[in-house]
Amino acid sequence: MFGRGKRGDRRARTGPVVPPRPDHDTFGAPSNPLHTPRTHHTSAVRLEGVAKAYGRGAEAVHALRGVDLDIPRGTFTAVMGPSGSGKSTFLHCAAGLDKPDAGRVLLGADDLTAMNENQLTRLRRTRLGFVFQAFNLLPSLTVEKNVLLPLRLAGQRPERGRAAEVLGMVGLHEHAGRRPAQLSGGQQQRVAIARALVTRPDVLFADEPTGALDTTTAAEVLALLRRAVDDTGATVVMVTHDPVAASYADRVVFLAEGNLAGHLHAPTPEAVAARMVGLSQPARAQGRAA
Ligand SMILES: Nc1ncnc2c1ncn2[C@@H]1O[C@H](COP(=O)(O)OP(=O)(O)OP(=O)(O)O)[C@@H](O)[C@H]1O
Repeated sequence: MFGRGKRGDRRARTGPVVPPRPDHDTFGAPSNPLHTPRTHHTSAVRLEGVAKAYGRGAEAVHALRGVDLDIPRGTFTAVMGPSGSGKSTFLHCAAGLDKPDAGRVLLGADDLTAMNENQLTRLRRTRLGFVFQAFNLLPSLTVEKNVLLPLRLAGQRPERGRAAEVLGMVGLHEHAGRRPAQLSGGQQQRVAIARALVTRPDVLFADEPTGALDTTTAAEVLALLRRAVDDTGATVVMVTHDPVAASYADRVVFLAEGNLAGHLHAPTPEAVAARMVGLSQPARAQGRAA
């Protein structure tokens, strides 16, 4: 199994290749002028002016109001914000599950917003991984078959060796022949992570992956996501309400009322919680406090 531990472990390790930490102080702007400016090729995902509204006219809800964000490869990004701030809409647009009304979403060099539904379906199956709060495993299939499903759907050979490899990563190799109902919630979510990693996706999107788990189990799942980034160079983008969960990320980006409202590198739970309190204040109250 991947070892436990958070971001700090990476500094102590001497072994495998360690992906670079993000080095941006502001969205898209390198903090160190000596660094080569990032291009689209080093971005896993890039959002340019992404806007999305539900409904029309006076009734329209502006869920995203022109979001620009660069997510470098091999990094772990958490997305936070008050309820209704646009987190799910952000995730759906970034993952090609929903079309923005304006702007572009680039996966590497490929523009998702220019693709048709068939192209997007294929891209999601081959280049993206998904982990949801509800696990979404197929109850009639064994753990191994659940893990291999994305390869089948992508038309690739479902190699048992690969299933063993990713199940080994999440510490569940010996449970390959079980059905999901024979596993705990935390184990089921670890299977879901193995399934999301089996295609070696460009990006793994996680939507409240620990929302249904107790604190200890949640920590195991978060440590797995962290290690997927540190040990295999995966790129993880996770929506969460939980400051502790967000603290496993390299960077937290905050949304408020459909806009980016700042970000935090090397986040601690306390710093994330403090930022969230600020975002949750109604604008009038913030104005009075200032
Ligand atoms: N299908 C929809 N039709 C109409 N309005 C929608 C739809 N989906 C989302 N919205 C609205 O868009 C805004 C952003 O919603 P979104 O679900 O992206 O926020 P969120 O930050 O994920 O919220 P939560 O934390 O409560 O899940 C909200 O005002 C929401 O009510």
